[in-house]
Amino acid sequence: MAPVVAGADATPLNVDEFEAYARTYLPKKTLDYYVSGADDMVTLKENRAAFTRLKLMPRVLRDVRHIDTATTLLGQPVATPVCIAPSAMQRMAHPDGELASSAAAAAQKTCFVLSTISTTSIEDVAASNGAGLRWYQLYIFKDRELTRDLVVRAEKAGYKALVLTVDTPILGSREADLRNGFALPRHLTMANFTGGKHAHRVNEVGLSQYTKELFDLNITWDDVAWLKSITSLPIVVKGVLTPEDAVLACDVGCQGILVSNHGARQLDTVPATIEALPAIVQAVAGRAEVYLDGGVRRGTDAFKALALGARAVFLGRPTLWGLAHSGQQGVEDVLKMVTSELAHAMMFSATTSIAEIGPNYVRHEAYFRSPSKL
Ligand SMILES: Cc1cc2nc3c(=O)[nH]c(=O)nc-3n(C[C@H](O)[C@H](O)[C@H](O)COP(=O)(O)O)c2cc1C
Ligand SMILES: CCCCC(=O)C(=O)O
Repeated sequence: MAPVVAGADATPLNVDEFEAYARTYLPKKTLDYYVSGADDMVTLKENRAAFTRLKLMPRVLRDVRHIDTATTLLGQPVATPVCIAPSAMQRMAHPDGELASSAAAAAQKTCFVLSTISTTSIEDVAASNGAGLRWYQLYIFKDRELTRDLVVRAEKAGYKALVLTVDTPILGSREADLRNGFALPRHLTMANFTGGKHAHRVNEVGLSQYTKELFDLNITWDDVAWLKSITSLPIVVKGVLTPEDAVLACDVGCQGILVSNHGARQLDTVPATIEALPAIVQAVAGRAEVYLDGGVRRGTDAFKALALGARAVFLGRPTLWGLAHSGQQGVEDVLKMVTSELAHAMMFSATTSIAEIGPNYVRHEAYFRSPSKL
């Protein structure tokens, strides 16, 4: 039977249908920037394929009347472990941009991470996110005073953690963007830098050149220690893919590790995040919370990540698709869909709380080919 495919005007029933809508609706330059991975996009495919290679091992005949997706992130309660990853330039998807996605996160009682490269300011997002849980994603600039200023602003505006992205000394090579000469459209601004010496440069020179000019190639674990010395906020290090770096992050006092390959947009041919996760969870051994992003599109993906030790998952592109579709409502729908799919996976697996979802609930498909050897 042919698969059922929604028309452009049908209400999307899943994340892929939101993406299909965005693909017909967004201008080419914007769409290419959002969808692309680096180089040959090998890792982009892997982020999805690796989830498919994991099979669920549901238990049965337990009471599943009450399924609870609530958990905590660094001590703060959330109604769902399905959160919003930091993604840049959200007003290209919808005029309300980050205001809409942060309000959606608050309405769905989950965590919103604001990108440094946002088109809405730290303070305006705080106002729209209200009592919601918000974290601030930080890039360390060559200009450490500018960096310190961002940290102080995030603290003052009630962000509860700094998410330090460490996989971006330069921008990955996204070839469609190179071909399109992608830059932030002129009617939008880098909202955290207006009025200062960096205002508007990214509209002129594009993201890649901007990064080359302003980001520091000499960022080390000492800078994480420096960051710790200037803030009381917990630090989540984003972009770790090896157990070695996860241990160093714990040693320097990071409270969270976000296992991420930046949505496959930086170094191509790194492993899928779901495959990098187990060794990191093992190496961290409870010294920090471990999270995952990359390729999470269904509740079953979230379930697999939780089973392998992630405390929460973060959605990147899916919330951009929701935003493009219908602003805050679209982002809320995406969060609700993936959370409700997760709740279904929990019910089908007879796990009623997040804490119950452990490694016994997944097996790599290779097991079924030669169970005796694994
Ligand atoms: C359009 C776009 C912009 C992004 N901007 C940022 C950013 O500013 N800072 C950052 O740390 N990560 C950024 N990311 C990476 C995401 O935080 C996240 O790691 C990734 O999107 C997760 O993969 P997924 O898109 O498959 O869900 C961006 C990703 C996309 C797709
Ligand atoms: C300097 C990079 C900001 C945006 C980003 O992280 C991305 O496009 O993936």
